[in-house]
Amino acid sequence: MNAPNTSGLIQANGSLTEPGYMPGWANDFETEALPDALPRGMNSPQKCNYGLYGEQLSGTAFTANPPERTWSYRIRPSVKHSARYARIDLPYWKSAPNVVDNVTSLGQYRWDAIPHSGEHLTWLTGMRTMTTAGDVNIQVGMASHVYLVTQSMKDAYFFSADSELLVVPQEGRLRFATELGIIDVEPKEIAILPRGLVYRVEVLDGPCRGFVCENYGQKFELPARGPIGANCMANPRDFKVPVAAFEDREVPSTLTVKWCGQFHETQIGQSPLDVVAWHGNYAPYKYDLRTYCPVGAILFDHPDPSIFTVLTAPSGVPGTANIDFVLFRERWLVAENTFRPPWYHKNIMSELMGNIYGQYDAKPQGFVPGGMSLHNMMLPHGPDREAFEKASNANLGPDKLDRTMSFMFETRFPQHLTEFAGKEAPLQDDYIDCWDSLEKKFDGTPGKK
Ligand SMILES: O=C(O)Cc1cc(O)ccc1O
Ligand SMILES: [Fe+2]
Repeated sequence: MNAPNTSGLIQANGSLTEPGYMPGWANDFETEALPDALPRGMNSPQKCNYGLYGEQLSGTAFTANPPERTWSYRIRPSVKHSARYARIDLPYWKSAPNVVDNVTSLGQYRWDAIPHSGEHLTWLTGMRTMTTAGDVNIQVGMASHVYLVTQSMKDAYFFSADSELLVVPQEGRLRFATELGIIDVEPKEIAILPRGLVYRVEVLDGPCRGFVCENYGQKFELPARGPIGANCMANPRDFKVPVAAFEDREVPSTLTVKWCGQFHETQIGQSPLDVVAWHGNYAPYKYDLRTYCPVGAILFDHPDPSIFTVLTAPSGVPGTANIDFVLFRERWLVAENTFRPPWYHKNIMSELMGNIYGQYDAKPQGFVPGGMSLHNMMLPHGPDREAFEKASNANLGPDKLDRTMSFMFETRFPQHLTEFAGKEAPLQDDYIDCWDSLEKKFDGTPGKK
């Protein structure tokens, strides 16, 4: 669709054709797009090479342990913007708390994929908030969004001071041209954009649809593996951080900032993607979900879905996440004498799910690619009647759950529906009927029914 707008970018391995990446989780990286652009052995020399400005981006408190920060060496310091911030309205991008009077969040909800409207939409105008949880002002909780993007941002840039964004593409390909380098993503991959990082989003192949988890709290990290040990699940080497890339373009540009749930705009005279070199451990990254190695039951029973956690954002209470990002991907089912799909359950955590592609085992119909479901705090849910009957009567040989990928944003906080989710998005009014026909099998006599 729209031609990429990155032809002038110079990256560490030459001018941009394909983005370059460095592997590893939470490494202290260093990368330079021009030789000797990074100071050696220090951060703040009296004068930087090439006349660059040194600037630190702190993603944790200075005194956090471990601290996360990145030193960038840039053509102009970020503070060089030519106007004051002016408030703008992005009415579909909501932040917590956002409790809507005439929308009921208590319930089991499911939506079809939100269709593209034909309207030209960018990363900013195409963001549709579905749920919010917690409070953006105290850096607790999250929001879930669907993005519908058809148009590249042109001479327009964005950063969120409120949040880290976890992006889960479902359709189309996007490019995140960030201050620290370029990340391209497509379905079955994810991207994480840290709080405070400036970027523009380009459409490589559109229209694009996907899901976003906006994390107001502590950053996503790898879950503790416990007895699983050092391998499987998400392996550190499969995370990819971009190499430095910069452009030196002096054109009137707009920078939009999300700050305490509000959006503000300022004008700048240049592209802010002018970081020639950087080093540090606070950076955007991507991850290919196909490299996730699922671990599961190999004899009987169905474990809690926490075994499928890709990333977790801690809340401060050990073991109780602000957000868990959980992946239900292709895998073998081998458990003996077992009801293999998810069991019926109620959960103190609130479960928002999205389907990237294929069929989800607990809901063979209705939970469609691009669609979402919400099973809010303590509200019962589980397999629909078709899934229950099939799984209770199946011949239990090894069975491959094939061509399927769904995920869950699970948070300790209740999720509130936005007005858009309750009134405009394609809500399936009959969702709860999927459990209606579950009949009483109990007749007082022992034996399996
Ligand atoms: O509700 C769901 O479908 C998600 C889920 C999956 C699972 O395997 C166990 C518990 C759970 O909440
Ligand atoms: Fe569940």
